[in-house]
Amino acid sequence: MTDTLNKSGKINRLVDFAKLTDYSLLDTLSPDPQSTESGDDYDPRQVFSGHYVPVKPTPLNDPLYLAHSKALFEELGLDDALAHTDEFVRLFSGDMTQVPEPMKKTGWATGYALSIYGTEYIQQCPFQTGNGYGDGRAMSVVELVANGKRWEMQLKGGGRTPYCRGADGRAVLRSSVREFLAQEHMHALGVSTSRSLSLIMSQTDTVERPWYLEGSTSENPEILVTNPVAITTRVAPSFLRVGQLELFARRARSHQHDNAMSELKALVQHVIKREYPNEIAPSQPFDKQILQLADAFSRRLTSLMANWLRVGYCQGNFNSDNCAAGGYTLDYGPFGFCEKFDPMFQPWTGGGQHFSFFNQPVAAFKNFEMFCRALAPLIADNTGQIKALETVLNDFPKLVDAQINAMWAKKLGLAAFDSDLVTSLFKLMTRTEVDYTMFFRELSSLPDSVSGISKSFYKPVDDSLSNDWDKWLATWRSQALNHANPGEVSAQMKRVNPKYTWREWLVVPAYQQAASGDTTLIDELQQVLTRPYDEQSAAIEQKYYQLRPDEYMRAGGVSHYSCSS
Ligand SMILES: Nc1ncnc2c1ncn2[C@@H]1O[C@H](COP(=O)(O)OP(=O)(O)OP(=O)(O)O)[C@@H](O)[C@H]1O
Ligand SMILES: [Mg+2]
Repeated sequence: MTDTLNKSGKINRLVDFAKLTDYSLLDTLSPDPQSTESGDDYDPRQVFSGHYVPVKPTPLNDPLYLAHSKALFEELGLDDALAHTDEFVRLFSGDMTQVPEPMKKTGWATGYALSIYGTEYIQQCPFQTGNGYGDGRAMSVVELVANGKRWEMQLKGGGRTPYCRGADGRAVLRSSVREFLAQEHMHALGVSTSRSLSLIMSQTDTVERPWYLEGSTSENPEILVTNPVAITTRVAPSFLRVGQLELFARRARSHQHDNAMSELKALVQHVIKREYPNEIAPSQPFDKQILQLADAFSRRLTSLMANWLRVGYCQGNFNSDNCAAGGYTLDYGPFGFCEKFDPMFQPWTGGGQHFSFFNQPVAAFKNFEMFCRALAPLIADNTGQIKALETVLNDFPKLVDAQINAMWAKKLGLAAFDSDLVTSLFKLMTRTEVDYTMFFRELSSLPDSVSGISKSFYKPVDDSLSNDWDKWLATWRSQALNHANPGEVSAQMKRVNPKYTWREWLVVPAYQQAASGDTTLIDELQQVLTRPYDEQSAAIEQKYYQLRPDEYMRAGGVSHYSCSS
């Protein structure tokens, strides 16, 4: 043990954290040739080429530490004490001026393209070219290797970049608390996701956002509310998005500049190294790697869809720029978790039904199609490979169905998927108005009559519905219990059906309380949501294992929101 580490062998000073940095993959990419070394690059402008723009974050004034993820710190070998040091708070509130060597003193933002449900858009770019769209307020600050794994760390709300489109580059406390808590909740649920490092707010900087009046049931916000700003730092193997590959492919397809094709190729090689190092060997012919990449991504994305449905997660705005090329969950802005079961659940009023809960696998297919379309220019001369890529694309719906069916079987403790049983269950769940999470958790105790699941019902059931449930339960039990003993079936079901889930109405008080620097509720939610399958205490059960109260059913900012930033 050296003097750089504390007794437990964990890193507790930023100067030692800095020694983990390893920019060897970032440095294989090319910066925007028009960028400045200082990274003072804050006005909207077109970025025509290069993979990233060096940009210095804009520090928060009077930063205040609110929270960090103990689980991620543990994985990275960081001591919890590090999160409370001035150096750590300074860096992760956006001040890179004093970072220790060999850390770079600027961060970087990337451009990306946007496709919505399989249609390419450039309208969201202020120049109407697509060259001004990308990380408008997200910027990465470090690439490092910890315990043998490579990670990138990215500030969200770190200030303006050339892609800010005239906006302020900030994220409000509300959305930062949500992203911070949700990422670690998803990880604990066993769903692939970007992770949370830290959450820091400004005690003085504020921005205005449209929001709802107290108690409002309006669809759209009625007032502008002044919010404290915050930065949550998220962590992932990379932040490469489908949209980013699309940007470079669009340029290559239309020969926008001489390096367009080679920049696309370098980016695809980069995706492989950052996200698929164990699946794809870079020594093979590149054409072959491309097919392996499509295949590996389709496996990850289809598995992700099954997991989103399993835990009741709805992304809300599953555009290609919110679809990570590593197949994990990204951008916790317009998201929500389904409470009262509704296959069309969509908390984000701007999102439309195509991004609703049960339609997400179709939206994923559209994103996968854009991904394949972005790879195609690199193998355009090889008809055989193009055909093979089409096959991978065409197989996606079958693959996603298989993953989802296997997921339902597990959720129900069955040896194999039974379409009739599941379809009749959805009908009953809809007729009854059940709480999605509580229903499956109650079912995991293998009830033989409706009284064993009625805790999850939002309204009383009449005799006829009650009989239908009893019949369904009898059929289901005979199937579930014919392949294993009850104890095993119940235990297996409890491993995939969480007890605790994200309930927005229980998160609202936490971000409201945090505005005055009080993190009691954030700490409590962190505890509850990072052990979602555990029984936890009676007091926690009473508070968090609950149906959504009627007063929040149509509440603006709780049951739905139009602004997520
Ligand atoms: N306040 C802001 N200032 C500058 N750019 C913004 C701001 N809010 C959103 N953007 C940009 O608008 C685009 C669409 O926003 P969206 O809500 O999908 O992303 P986001 O929540 O900022 O971030 P991410 O996808 O990185 O998690 C993104 O490119 C984002 O960077
Ligand atoms: Mg986004």
